[in-house]
Amino acid sequence: MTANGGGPRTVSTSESSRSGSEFESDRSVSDEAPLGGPDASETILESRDLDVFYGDEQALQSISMEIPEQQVTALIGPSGCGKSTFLRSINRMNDLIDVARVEGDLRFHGKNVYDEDVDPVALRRKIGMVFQKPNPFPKSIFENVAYGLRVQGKDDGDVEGKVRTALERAALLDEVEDQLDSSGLDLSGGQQQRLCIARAIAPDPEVILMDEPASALDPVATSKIEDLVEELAEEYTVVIVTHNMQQAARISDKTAVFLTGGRLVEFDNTNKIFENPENERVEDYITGKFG
Ligand SMILES: Nc1ncnc2c1ncn2[C@@H]1O[C@H](COP(=O)(O)OP(=O)(O)OP(=O)(O)O)[C@@H](O)[C@H]1O
Repeated sequence: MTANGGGPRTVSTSESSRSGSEFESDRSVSDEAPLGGPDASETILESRDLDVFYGDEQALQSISMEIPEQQVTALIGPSGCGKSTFLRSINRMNDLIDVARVEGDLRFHGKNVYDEDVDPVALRRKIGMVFQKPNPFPKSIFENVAYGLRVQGKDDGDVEGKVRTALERAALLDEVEDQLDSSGLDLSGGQQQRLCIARAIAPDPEVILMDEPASALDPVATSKIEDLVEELAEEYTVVIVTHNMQQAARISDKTAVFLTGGRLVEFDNTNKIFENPENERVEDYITGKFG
């Protein structure tokens, strides 16, 4: 974890120092402060009164939180409490689910990503995603990563250099340097997941969303992914869903606890959540009284 102090409830009025370009806009501050908020870091993502529905079922209820840039934010909570739904709402992956409906704001660099003028494809260029099960394409290792560039229109110039850089950042280059033309499907599960991470970071996003990226992996591969996540946060903002509380405690700077009913119950520095949570139900969850 990186060292970041500061209180749990703050309202940011400052803009992010990073580009944001087409996503930047004026920021308005509502009366009710969101949970979390920046301390040493600036806010890069902010949800305000975010509700998500699947048909008539409400999966998230009025989620307000601020996610700091270049840190690891973990989303934890029991099954079905809406962690993946929240993650997918950040880069509009819920758009792909017919019955899903989103109300409220989800701001990236202060701009609501649900505004009509936001192109979801451009958004996903800035906010990449890695899924639970490694899902490399049936292509070579090189092509798997180059695909990430091509699909994002970033295959101009030095594709080979960009592929190698992405593989290096994903801590995979050393292991595959001599077999870039071999199929990505021939790699181990852990290597496949790092290949997917390389594919996600090749177009140079600002945020990487990870939905239980290590849950299908053995302990050694999991440990490599955890080390990698911490390294990635030196350059990117990472938001990670995990069922594994020890993992959240090990690798995240901030932890958001969602509980049944799709509510965000507590969001604070990870040390605080695990050592001295404010909410009794969070304490019960952390100590394993319910799962
Ligand atoms: N595509 C979908 N269509 C309809 N309902 C859905 C869909 N995806 C999720 N839900 C419902 O939304 C609620 C939240 O689900 P979500 O997957 O976000 O929770 P989660 O906390 O990530 O769960 P888990 O830890 O089991 O992955 C659940 O009641 C789930 O059944």
